[in-house]
Amino acid sequence: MSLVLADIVHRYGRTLAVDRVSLEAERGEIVCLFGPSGCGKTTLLRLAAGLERLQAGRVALDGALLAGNGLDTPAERRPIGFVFQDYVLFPHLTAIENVAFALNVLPRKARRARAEEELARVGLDGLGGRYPHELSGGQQQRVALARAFARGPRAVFLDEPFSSIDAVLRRRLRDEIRRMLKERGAATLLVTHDPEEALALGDRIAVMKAGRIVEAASPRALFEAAKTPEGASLFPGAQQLFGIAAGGMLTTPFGAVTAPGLPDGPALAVVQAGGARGVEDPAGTGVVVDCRFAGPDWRARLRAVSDPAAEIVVVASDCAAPGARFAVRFDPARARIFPRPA
Ligand SMILES: Nc1ncnc2c1ncn2[C@@H]1O[C@H](COP(=O)(O)OP(=O)(O)OP(=O)(O)O)[C@@H](O)[C@H]1O
Repeated sequence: MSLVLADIVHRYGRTLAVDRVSLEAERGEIVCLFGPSGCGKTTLLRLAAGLERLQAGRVALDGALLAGNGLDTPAERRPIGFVFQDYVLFPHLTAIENVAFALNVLPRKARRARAEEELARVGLDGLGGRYPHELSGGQQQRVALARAFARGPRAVFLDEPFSSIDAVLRRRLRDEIRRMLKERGAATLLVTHDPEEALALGDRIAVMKAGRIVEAASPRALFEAAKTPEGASLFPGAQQLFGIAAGGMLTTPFGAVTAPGLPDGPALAVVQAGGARGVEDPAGTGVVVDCRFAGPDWRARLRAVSDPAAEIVVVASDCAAPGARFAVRFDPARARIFPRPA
């Protein structure tokens, strides 16, 4: 393994921000750290980069220890490139000067040529003389990437690299950045709280919750066999439904789903997109609240007759008026069911 984070624990005073995390990334692999705000993603990345002092655990790259066992290599001496929210471009330096800044190990003349080369590689040739405020958000982000790549790092860390960029440009940049990262072949850790971004960029996704990695797997493996509700809920259109399991069947307010082997008791179903269909039925379990066309079929939002707090969106072949009753059929192949901790 190229990048190894092992048994990392970090506290800020009494707050346990990172709780026994181990994670590895291979050369050329993009691992997305995904999780809600405050779950410890940024702290983990800062520890790995050397921007925060390691309290417990180990960080190693290509077999060499960077931190742990009393060693703590300073950030600037780690062969790591990073783009952090609080390490933005220097406003008083031009794009090329910003990139050259990362190359202070080279003689002055060589720095400029190398910085120009890096800017060209991220598609910014000719714009090196501009100051950050003369560049668009996407261009500024590419300068930051060029700076991160400048020293030929063996690992690259990106913390919410698209947070200040509008949605349309963000999608385009995502594909570009994935291509650039793959071209460089470094082990990459990318922090995001956006599931769509994690799925679009990650070869693997490490799902974090309250300081821990609850599972790490490829998007496909998560779709087919997530071990946690958080992992299963990453996918567009996934919905969570609570119910009670008994005899290998989960009963929800909208009907039952088969769940072989599930222990009896409270449980949670994560229904993937298209996993629940609705048909009009005067004795149905749901009442239509709203219906929208979502080509080629419709999406009807239902409220449960038995529990007005429970809602679900189902696929329907026709539009139905609010107030109509729907019966719901679940596709067991598109439902992952998890026992709910008491
Ligand atoms: N410098 C700090 N001092 C004290 N507590 C901190 C500090 N930095 C982070 N924390 C706390 O540590 C926990 C993890 O924070 P962290 O920033 O790593 O989470 P995150 O998952 O990156 O969140 P976000 O997505 O909002 O950036 C949170 O409870 C946070 O309040």
